[in-house]
Amino acid sequence: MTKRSVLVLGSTGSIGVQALDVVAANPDRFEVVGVAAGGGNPAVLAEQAIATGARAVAVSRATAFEDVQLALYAEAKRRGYDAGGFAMPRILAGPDAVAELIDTVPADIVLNAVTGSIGLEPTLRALATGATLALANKESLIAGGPLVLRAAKPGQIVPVDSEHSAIAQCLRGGRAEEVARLVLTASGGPFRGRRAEDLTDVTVADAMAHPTWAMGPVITINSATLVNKGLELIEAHLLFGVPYERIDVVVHPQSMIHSMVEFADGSTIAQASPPDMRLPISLALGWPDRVPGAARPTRFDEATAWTFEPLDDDTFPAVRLARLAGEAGGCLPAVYNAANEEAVGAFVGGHTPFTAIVDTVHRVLDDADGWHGEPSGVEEVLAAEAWARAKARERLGATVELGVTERKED
Ligand SMILES: NC(=O)C1=CN([C@@H]2O[C@H](COP(=O)(O)OP(=O)(O)OC[C@H]3O[C@@H](n4cnc5c(N)ncnc54)[C@H](OP(=O)(O)O)[C@@H]3O)[C@@H](O)[C@H]2O)C=CC1
Ligand SMILES: CC(=O)[C@@H](O)[C@H](O)COP(=O)(O)O
Ligand SMILES: [Mn+2]
Repeated sequence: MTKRSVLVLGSTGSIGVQALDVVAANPDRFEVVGVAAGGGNPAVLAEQAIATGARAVAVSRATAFEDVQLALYAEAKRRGYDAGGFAMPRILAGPDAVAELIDTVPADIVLNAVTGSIGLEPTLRALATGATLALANKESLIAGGPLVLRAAKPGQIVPVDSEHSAIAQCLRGGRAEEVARLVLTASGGPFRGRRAEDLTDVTVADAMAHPTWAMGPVITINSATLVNKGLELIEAHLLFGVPYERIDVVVHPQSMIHSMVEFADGSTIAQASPPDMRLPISLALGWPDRVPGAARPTRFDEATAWTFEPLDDDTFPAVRLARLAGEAGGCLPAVYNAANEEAVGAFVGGHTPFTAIVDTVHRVLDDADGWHGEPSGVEEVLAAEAWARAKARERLGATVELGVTERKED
């Protein structure tokens, strides 16, 4: 078995940490050659770099260079390494550091587990090197859309997202013309069963209480609004080339079935496993091979029930909006995502109510007539995003003021 070298982008996050666990548990299969993060946690990043033997470490925050350097020395000292017998990893810092890491440290696989559409450039850089792109950062695919697809060779992108990993598994050995529908499962989030009017006062802590998955903050809030499922609808269309009218979403609160494919003869194949991202991460790194023991299997010796229910589209319109944005194409998926990123930031910062998140996405999309055309290049995607973020901030400002006025009247 040849060992695969891996660059882990977003190594300090939820997916990044689990990916490093998978690599550490399988030293005969994988080795980490570089790690990258934003710079928010230099001590963790330094510990990861030294523990994995990474050749280089990248941080996007330019001022983090010294923090990472000090943390690397402290970690080496803590381990009792002396300067003579130990090669300190190279440090790259600044807005271009992740791109430089990808360009200068060759790897078989680039795992993009950065959060947000800031991951677009790393996605395109990784594809340009010819490495396999293990894609957790769905936002880069949604924002870049056709640009990312054009940059990728067939099979070069392997999904990490649990639903898309499930679909990829269900499609193995099948033929495209036999596929009738894709069915994405959604947990329904922490507010499943509530009505829209019950959501006005929910707190960040309420929205962070995901029923089945422990994940980073942005995707957790996106699960609560169902924007995550909206993004995943667009992701499924782009990855598997199935038209939107043949992709459904069903609520499955137990998160045991990660998605399904219905075939032309009426057969449905579903992929099931307890919710644990180490399974799709290991499969993406090992693709097409499975990594034995990657995660706990499903148990059928205990009484259990797996249930399915339709999505309440009135309370959670995010999937319907994503469908409209995806069908319209052009830069609208980028607009959908960028407006959401701004609104989530405002909600987490305590500046706007939960219900303003999807409302803002809706209103920004309503004004986005100018962004229907196919982007000619990355600059146009970035321009669409900048427009959407500014528009969202304008709208969110109005929401905050309205909230204050309403409270005064109470
Ligand atoms: N968590 C999960 O189970 C799943 C996640 N995903 C997707 O995977 C991606 C990562 O999610 P998750 O791990 O939960 O997120 P986290 O918030 O836990 O981690 C994000 C990581 O990205 C890094 N980062 C942030 N900004 C930058 C930047 N500008 N340059 C380089 N690195 C940066 C962070 O570094 P720092 O610590 O320094 O800020 C951190 O390492 C998202 O796209 C998400 O949608 C998909 C399916 C499941
Ligand atoms: C683990 C994973 O892939 C997440 O995207 C997860 O699916 C979120 O759960 P929701 O179904 O609540 O969005
Ligand atoms: Mn998912």
